[in-house]
Amino acid sequence: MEREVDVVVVGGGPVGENAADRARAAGLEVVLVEQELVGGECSYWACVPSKTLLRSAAALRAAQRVDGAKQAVTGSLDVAAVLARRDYWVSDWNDQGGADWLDSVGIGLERGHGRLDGERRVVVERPDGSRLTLIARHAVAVATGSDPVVPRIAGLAEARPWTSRDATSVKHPPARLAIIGGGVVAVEMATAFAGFGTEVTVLARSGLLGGMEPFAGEAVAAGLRGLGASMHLGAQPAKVERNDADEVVITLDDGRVITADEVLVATGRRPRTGTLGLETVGLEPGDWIDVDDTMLARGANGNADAPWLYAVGDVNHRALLTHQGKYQARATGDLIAARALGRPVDTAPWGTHVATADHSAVPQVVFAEPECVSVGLTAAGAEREGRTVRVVDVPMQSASGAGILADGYEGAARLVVDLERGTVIGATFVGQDVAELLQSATIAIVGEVPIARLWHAVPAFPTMSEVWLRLLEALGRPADASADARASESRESADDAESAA
Ligand SMILES: Cc1cc2nc3c(=O)[nH]c(=O)nc-3n(C[C@H](O)[C@H](O)[C@H](O)COP(=O)(O)OP(=O)(O)OC[C@H]3O[C@@H](n4cnc5c(N)ncnc54)[C@H](O)[C@@H]3O)c2cc1C
Ligand SMILES: NC(=O)c1ccc[n+]([C@@H]2O[C@H](COP(=O)([O-])OP(=O)(O)OC[C@H]3O[C@@H](n4cnc5c(N)ncnc54)[C@H](O)[C@@H]3O)[C@@H](O)[C@H]2O)c1
Repeated sequence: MEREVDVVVVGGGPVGENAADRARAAGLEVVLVEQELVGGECSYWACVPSKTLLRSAAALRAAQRVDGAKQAVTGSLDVAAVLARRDYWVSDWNDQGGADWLDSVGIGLERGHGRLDGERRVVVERPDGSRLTLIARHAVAVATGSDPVVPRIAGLAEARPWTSRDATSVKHPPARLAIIGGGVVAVEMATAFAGFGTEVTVLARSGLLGGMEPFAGEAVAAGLRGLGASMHLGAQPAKVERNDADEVVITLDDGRVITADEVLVATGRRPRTGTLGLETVGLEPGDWIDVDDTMLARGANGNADAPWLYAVGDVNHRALLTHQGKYQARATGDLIAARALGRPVDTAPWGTHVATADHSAVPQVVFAEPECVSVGLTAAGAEREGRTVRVVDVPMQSASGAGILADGYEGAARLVVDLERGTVIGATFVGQDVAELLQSATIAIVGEVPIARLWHAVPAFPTMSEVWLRLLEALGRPADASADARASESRESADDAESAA
């Protein structure tokens, strides 16, 4: 059977849903193909369940840090209630709500595995074994996400390791959990399971949270130790086996042996493109899909003549985060519609139809103990790019709001400032409840707000946002703000002249 539609979206995670929504909102006929649950990894096995598993213990710890409130905390975490709250947030792994939403906005849903079959063609293998070929008049957007990587460690695959899906959908937290990896999944799941009372052992081959400022990983290592977790940094598993007692026995390359009930592998992701038919459009199956700033797949047959194949979200490997993928999807969905309807297309940097922020302002919140948030460049990243920067650090507790939030508050804040442009290009905050500080830093970076002007963005007393004031004080106020503003204006005209040329 064949059916012609305007746009086909393959993959109904948060990113595919957003791409479909924008194209549909412009009036195009859109069909979305989904092989599992509408809402994707994020809604059922990643962001949503992991954050609900973390929240209750974080709230408990927060109450225990405030004199007067801590006296009221007389019990311990109700793990069964935490799991029930997680089940509510993942709708018991039922996607009827997602399917109903698609229906309500007029997006067609085809359940089944989607596979490219040449230019503008997608074959859907339905659960009942039948096949449907969708022919896209205007575009195909691939949003198939990513799968966990299981590294080649002797015996690991046979030891029935957990991936993030097993951890986030856990029904009975094990007594002992070993975690291989030191990235975001590792530290968040270590925090969650330590909160449940599980004996957690983290096996990281280097420090934690490698992509962030070093003090973030150091604070999390200390925080996890404080929750009772054993931290083995610089550890490399050489061999894993599941013994007759159903225990997992991990031998490290230095001979140490760790025994646990389960082992979670949290060592990164690979693209979900192995069976996507990429070979039929001139691309390599199993690879990430390389895209330009409009998410147009580079090298796909026909794309250079008449753009038709786009890849959004995890599958393009630009930023493996839901919010950033959705940002790409909004730009791409709008672009597909603009091209289809003959409307103006705006692909200049920071234009409507590009995801420029992917290069310079990707915000991330790590919901560990303590929370770590960052956006833009780290000090080391700025150095690698050859930028002339000044790095300023202050303790989070230098803002009165932090001390009022929690007794004995400890945390750290860093700004990376580009001295040539006079703007913030990187920010990191570490400490309890810093997540909501992040958007202020993202706006400062994306808006390229001059430091002299930031002095006029007055944080309210006594909030944690006053850490911005402490950071500016540490940086020093530009002596002549109007000269600074004039410099910024002349820089902008130079930039304008450059882009016009
Ligand atoms: C444990 C964990 C926690 C995370 N927490 C956060 C967080 O707090 N914040 C954050 O921003 N990010 C978080 N992430 C990352 C986030 O989950 C991903 O960036 C996000 O899910 C990517 O969305 P996506 O739509 O690109 O892919 P996915 O969510 O993976 O969705 C892809 C969809 O495509 C479908 N699909 C795949 N292939 C086909 C095919 N051939 N045919 C039909 N359908 C197909 C899949 O079934 C799936 O539904 C987390 C990740 C993990 C593993
Ligand atoms: N709160 C959030 O925003 C959030 C939460 C979870 C996941 N995510 C996203 O999901 C993605 C996947 O997370 P992740 O933690 O799996 O990946 P990651 O890339 O963050 O970390 C992978 C870790 O595994 C280690 N590793 C890799 N190969 C290894 C090997 N062979 N042996 C031992 N260690 C090895 C790395 O050194 C690193 O510490 C990330 O890109 C992240 O952005 C985001």
